Amino acid sequence: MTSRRVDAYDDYGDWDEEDVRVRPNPRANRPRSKHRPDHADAVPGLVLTIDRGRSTVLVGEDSDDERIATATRARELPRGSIITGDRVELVGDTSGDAGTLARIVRVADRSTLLRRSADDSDQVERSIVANADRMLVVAATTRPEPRPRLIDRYLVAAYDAGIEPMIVLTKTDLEPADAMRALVEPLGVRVFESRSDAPPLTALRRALAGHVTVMVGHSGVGKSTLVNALVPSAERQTGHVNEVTGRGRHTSSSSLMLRVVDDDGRTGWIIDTPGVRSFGLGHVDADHVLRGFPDLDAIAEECPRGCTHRRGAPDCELDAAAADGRLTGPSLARLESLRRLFDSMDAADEPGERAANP
Ligand SMILES: Nc1nc2c(ncn2[C@@H]2O[C@H](COP(=O)(O)OP(=O)(O)OP(=O)(O)O)[C@@H](O)[C@H]2O)c(=O)[nH]1
Ligand SMILES: [Zn+2]
Repeated sequence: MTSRRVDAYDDYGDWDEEDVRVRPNPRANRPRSKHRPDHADAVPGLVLTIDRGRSTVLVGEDSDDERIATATRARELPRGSIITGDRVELVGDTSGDAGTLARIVRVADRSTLLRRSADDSDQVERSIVANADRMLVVAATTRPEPRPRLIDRYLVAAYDAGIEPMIVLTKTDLEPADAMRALVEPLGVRVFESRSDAPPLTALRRALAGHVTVMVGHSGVGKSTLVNALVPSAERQTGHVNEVTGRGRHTSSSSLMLRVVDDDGRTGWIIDTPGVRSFGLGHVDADHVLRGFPDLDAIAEECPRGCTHRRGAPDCELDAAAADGRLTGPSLARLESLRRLFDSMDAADEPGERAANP
């Protein structure tokens, strides 16, 4: 069998409906069964992206017969139950040959789920990606102006979901990264600096190897530029920041999972998400966020039941620890930063950016 290892998604995005053979009224003679089919012959796959109900699924990952299949959702699966990053099982034609269509019949339990709540600028709760264990927050040092509150909200969403955040500060050719570094370093978040004429590809690829990393950042911060450098075959469309407003256009429209290979040949996955306008955190639980800070979490076990751990929460053990010297230096700075994250949860989201696409 010939190797069809997928290094580039050459045909990503150009399936027409006409390519797909559809039998006329396929259900007409099928006996109705009360039992769901067992699908013992289903094969595993990884959902790389979804577009208008069609999933692009990697089948035979890392084998000689690795291939990309297009798949629909089985009727028994609810609408919206498949998202980028899902591990699924497929039946039907999983050859990936032109014009074929497979069917997703099962979605595996997820190790993590990154989602955002409905909020003022988006009325619907959205699941963003499944099974990511890392988040790469992309933030520009300038053009567009940094939005520290939004960065804090990404971090909260990551900690809440049990995802380890990292941050890359872009456009350091235009503005030094020091001020933004100071904002996130006390949290213990790993920081990379990037300028498009010299992106830190070796370090970033090494950090991505062996992980599934979801990349987030608001429009125009340089996500596509970075992905194109990390994954030379990606060819994500880059936008142009408006010289006057410093804002980017929303040029990417759906989440896409791409394979990254480091200098030692180790692979990882990066998921490029479209520029988000807002990040509703209504679903977030402070105790989940605390789990991202094991030192503080251990202290908070002594808190009164139902403690919110916010500034001024009555008898919060974190305050007691700050007062009696259990928390000093870097851990005290971490507490201060954690409280700032809680503030970002409680505040209304920033006004939504104007988006070119919904
Ligand atoms: N000077 C400078 N410009 C950059 C850098 N990185 C990206 N840009 C420019 O910033 C603009 C926006 O970059 P994109 O990569 O399209 O940003 P994005 O985050 O993908 O934006 P959306 O697709 O709208 O979410 C483009 O004109 C890039 O050329 C950088 O490090 N330095
Ligand atoms: Zn507390």
